[in-house]
Amino acid sequence: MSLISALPATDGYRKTGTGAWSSVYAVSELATATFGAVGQELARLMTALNLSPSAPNVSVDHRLASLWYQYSFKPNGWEMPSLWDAIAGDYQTADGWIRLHTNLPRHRAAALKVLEVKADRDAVSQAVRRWSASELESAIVAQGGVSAAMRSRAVWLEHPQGRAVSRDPLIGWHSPRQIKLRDRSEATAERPLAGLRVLDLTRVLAGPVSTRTLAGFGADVLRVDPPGWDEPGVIPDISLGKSCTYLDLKSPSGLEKLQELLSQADVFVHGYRPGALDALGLTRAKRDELAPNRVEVTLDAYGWQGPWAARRGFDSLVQMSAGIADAGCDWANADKPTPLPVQALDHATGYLMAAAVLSALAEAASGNAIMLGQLSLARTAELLAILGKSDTKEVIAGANPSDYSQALEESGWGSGHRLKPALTVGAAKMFWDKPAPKLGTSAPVWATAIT
Ligand SMILES: CC(C)(COP(=O)(O)OP(=O)(O)OC[C@H]1O[C@@H](n2cnc3c(N)ncnc32)[C@H](O)[C@@H]1OP(=O)(O)O)[C@@H](O)C(=O)NCCC(=O)NCCSC(=O)C(=O)O
Repeated sequence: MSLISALPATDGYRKTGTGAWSSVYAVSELATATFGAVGQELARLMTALNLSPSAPNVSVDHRLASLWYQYSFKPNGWEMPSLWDAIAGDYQTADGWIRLHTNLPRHRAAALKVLEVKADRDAVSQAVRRWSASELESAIVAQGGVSAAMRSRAVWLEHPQGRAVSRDPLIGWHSPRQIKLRDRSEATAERPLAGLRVLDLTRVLAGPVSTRTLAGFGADVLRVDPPGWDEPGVIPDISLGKSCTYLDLKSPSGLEKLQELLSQADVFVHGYRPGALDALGLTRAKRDELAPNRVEVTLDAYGWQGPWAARRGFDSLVQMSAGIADAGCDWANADKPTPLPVQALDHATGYLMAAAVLSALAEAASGNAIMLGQLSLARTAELLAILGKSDTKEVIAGANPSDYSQALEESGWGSGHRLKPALTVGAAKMFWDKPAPKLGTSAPVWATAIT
């Protein structure tokens, strides 16, 4: 027994369903393997907690796992808001391509300030052509924005950050310590994570996928965002099963409330860049003092060592940096960056984070020491780059009506249908006790009683 460090062997779980996303890389294989990792670690936890008389069987539906890497929610007669703002996207520079990520107002302002133009796509396009890709990337990042030049795999593997990422483990574990898990009388073979309090300080897709997964097996997930924060293009998809609250961590009362919630949490998952939590007063020492028995797993964009370790980033940018969009371009014989058909780095990192949480819980339940877990989108890209593709000819192009549950889910935006679950672990099926709410709609309290 030890903490998870790699994808599970394919004979460790049963696979049903067929097909694959059409892609230069093994996206569907990654989807199934990361669901398998969650299943394997949940099975270990259930065994360690004596929730199951024998080791539970893990079953992954390969088609549904692939589809969960896209959108899981189909609105019923209304449109999901766009994920992207009007100027986000790929632009040609004087010497190549760059992607601007401008969904957050301060990131958009940083890019426009450097380019000295208004938020108009044509004006941005003309201005970008006057720059070299790497100089513009550096200038936008220096301004507090986010962007990524398109690099080939060969260039990335020789880049100082590419080299640093290749030295990171897939899941970095550090700072061993012994913890005592809180008894959860609510936990059963059907709902093994019932009563587990998960404090979620993650945003957009990767981290939120991990906590959605834990909620799918009964965990009480409380997500905390800065007041007014919104991500309308993804929230209906990933707030499923969670409570979502706003807390201003720069105010004394907000920070105090967060500290109280942390002291009551069993699991802390966050997606703040290295140093960002410390700047808010939540240093490691403080977290250890408040919640010595917590499991903690975190992600960043570009890895945990190297010159870009603290760089802001998103899946689509890491795909540009790490050579994925360039490899896709060659593979598709295209004349522009060709990303993966889904945001696979986000989703894979999210499921691996959930597996890491479960792994630490299983170790602790067996009386073993645990560690803090660190993952990154860039390291997940390296995992994808070496994963073998199956030779299936059956292309998954998107979800069919039969891939969705019949039941209507009343999300905070309107009703819709959710994809059928892709993972079963013994008697535990993935389902969510609550529909997807809007951000900031709950009080900053746990749904489970504090005794
Ligand atoms: C997600 C981010 C790009 C968001 O970028 P930023 O908003 O610019 O991040 P910062 O952490 O610097 O936060 C900006 C400021 O908000 C402050 N801040 C943050 N949270 C709070 C709360 N709750 N209350 C008050 N203030 C807050 C923080 O201290 C900073 O203050 P000042 O310092 O005073 O300004 C980054 O956090 C990041 O790279 N995270 C790691 C990777 C990641 O999770 N990526 C998204 C998932 S990937 C994905 O889903 C995708 O590809 O899409």
